[in-house]
Amino acid sequence: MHRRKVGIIGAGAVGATAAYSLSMMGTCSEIVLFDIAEGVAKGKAIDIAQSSHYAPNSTIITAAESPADVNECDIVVITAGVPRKGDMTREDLLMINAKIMKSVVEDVMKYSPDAVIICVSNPLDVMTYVIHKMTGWESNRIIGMAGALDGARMAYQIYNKLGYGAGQIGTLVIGDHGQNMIPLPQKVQVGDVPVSELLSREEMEEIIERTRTGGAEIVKHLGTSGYYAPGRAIAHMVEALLNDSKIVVSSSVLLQGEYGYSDVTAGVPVVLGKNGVEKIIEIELDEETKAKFNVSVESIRSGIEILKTNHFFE
Ligand SMILES: NC(=O)C1=CN([C@@H]2O[C@H](COP(=O)(O)OP(=O)(O)OC[C@H]3O[C@@H](n4cnc5c(N)ncnc54)[C@H](O)[C@@H]3O)[C@@H](O)[C@H]2O)C=CC1
Ligand SMILES: O=C([O-])CC(=O)C(=O)O
Repeated sequence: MHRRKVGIIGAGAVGATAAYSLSMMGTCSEIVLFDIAEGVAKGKAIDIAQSSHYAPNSTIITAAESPADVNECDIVVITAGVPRKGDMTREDLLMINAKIMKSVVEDVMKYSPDAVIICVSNPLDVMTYVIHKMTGWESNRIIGMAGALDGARMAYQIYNKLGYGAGQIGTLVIGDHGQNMIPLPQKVQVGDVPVSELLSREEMEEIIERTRTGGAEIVKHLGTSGYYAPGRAIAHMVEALLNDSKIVVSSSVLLQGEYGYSDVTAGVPVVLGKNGVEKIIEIELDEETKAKFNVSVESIRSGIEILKTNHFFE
């Protein structure tokens, strides 16, 4: 990627943190922030730009006055939308965020027609599906961010139990970014040691549950959803695309026969590189995990059905 320009639409908590994290790594030459709320993108762009004085490489950070200024981006991150509060689930955000997504995606198609889109807004898998349907773009160019965050949360829980292995804990979470997400303990290694050698079944069960409810735990304490780990997870994916690093990250992608499903988005391990999703990796699932994956996919499908019933795609 030559220009390395990243657009971030929605300069709220998550969007701004992703911009800050990217600028601290100095991977892209330019970040442009847009937010519908007056002054938000401008104020945050100035603040982040001033912090980048202490970054290893400089990044130009600007605020777009209008959606038209988020143009010719290599990557567009969509963090526009409402976060959940209180006892809400991510699915409760469906109709309000789908409406926001519609106007945002129309602008991305107009002004950054060659971009790779990273979707972040919730409910994540359904919003990613909306972008596929609206754009009709090659499916490798639309990626939902979820597994990168859920995997980091799982690693955090494992580290908290072990007290060692930081940075060495390989995790995998597949399925939806919601109640039915599937952390896969059988795939976890600490260094090269299978986690089953280090933690009991009961301890892993607790870790799985805390990973699944990791987002809600933060909402409970903060009153809104988390943004540091999500922002860093977004930056991690953007860096993989810009550096063409071909790392494996679980992400929500359009399944077209993989895992036996079609015309639905769900989290599975993929290779990320300059073209976005370079490859979908099909891992062997045992019967129990297949059944869980089916429940997860059906929960995403039910969100898509609600949109169809409301004539969203017409
Ligand atoms: N996929 C994931 O793992 C995660 C997803 N999220 C989701 O990301 C979204 C953003 O979360 P936060 O940043 O915490 O919310 P926030 O409320 O802090 O920021 C959202 C921003 O979007 C802006 N916005 C709304 N409509 C817009 C439009 N049409 N064009 C441009 N900007 C628009 C708002 O003005 C606001 O500044 C939420 O839907 C949240 O649930 C949050 C964390 C993790
Ligand atoms: O929990 C939320 O609503 C936001 C989110 O997706 C996460 O932090 O995983």
